[in-house]
Amino acid sequence: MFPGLRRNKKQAQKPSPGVPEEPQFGVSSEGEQVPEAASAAELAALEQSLPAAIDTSKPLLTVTGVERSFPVGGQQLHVLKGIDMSLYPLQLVMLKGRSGSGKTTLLNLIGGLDQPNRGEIRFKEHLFHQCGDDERTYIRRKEIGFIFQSFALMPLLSAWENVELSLRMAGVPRAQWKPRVTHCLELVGLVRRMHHRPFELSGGEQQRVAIAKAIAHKPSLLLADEPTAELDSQMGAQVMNVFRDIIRTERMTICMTTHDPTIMEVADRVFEMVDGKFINA
Ligand SMILES: Nc1ncnc2c1ncn2[C@@H]1O[C@H](COP(=O)(O)OP(=O)(O)OP(=O)(O)O)[C@@H](O)[C@H]1O
Repeated sequence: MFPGLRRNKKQAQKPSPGVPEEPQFGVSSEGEQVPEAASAAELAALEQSLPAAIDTSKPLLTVTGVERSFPVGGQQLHVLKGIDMSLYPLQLVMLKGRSGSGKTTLLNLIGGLDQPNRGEIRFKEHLFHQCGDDERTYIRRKEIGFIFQSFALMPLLSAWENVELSLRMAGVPRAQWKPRVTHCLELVGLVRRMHHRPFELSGGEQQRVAIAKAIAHKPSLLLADEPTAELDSQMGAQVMNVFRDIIRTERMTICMTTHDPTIMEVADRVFEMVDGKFINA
């Protein structure tokens, strides 16, 4: 459905340690590309390279009875009116809904950027609704990645430096920066643009740098607010391909908002929000 991202030569020859390789493709008698069967040794190596097994039956994040209102003009504006949802490991989850329905407000709560007036948000063993600002900031830096519609890159830094910055912010030891930045830029297909600054990149390339930056510190949850809204359909499709690769190789859960029905086709789960409530939860 979506055009595949072309992997560059370096990626094809040198998979990064700990990351399973893409399947190799051969040609069938009908001329179609088909995966070649992996040898027993390759399968064993692949198994060894996979991160520790993740229990996909246990939610990564649980939202229970969450309400959020804001004081506006002396009155309370009730934006979220009782949200229940669970995000499971390795899922691609999408939030859809009309403008103003409350999607970004919910994403901010899930990401620990804001707190609910009522209800509970449990992320792994952390109770976000009870944590103070400092604790939530610490958890965010270690465990959560954010991608915004407007890319949010540092304009004077190169692609490489932008990705490196997030490792520095997360307190990752300096010795790990080079291999991790290289790996993340390879994953989004941008190694050859590593020295470019944001204004020297296309919109789709900037968004892919933003993705590399958001996943560099290996979060278990990646949140994206309309990550394809500024992109044409082909670039949007590339971003979704990258998201699928990230879930498979980096073992993350992705939760994103979108208005685009084509994009929603690749979701594992779609929650539809109407006026601060889910109608299909
Ligand atoms: N800090 C705030 N103070 C007051 N009102 C707010 C605040 N944050 C959000 N709102 C209001 O909450 C409602 C929902 O906003 P939100 O940004 O969550 O919607 P959305 O579904 O993400 O919309 P869009 O698709 O346009 O981004 C809006 O009416 C908005 O004005």
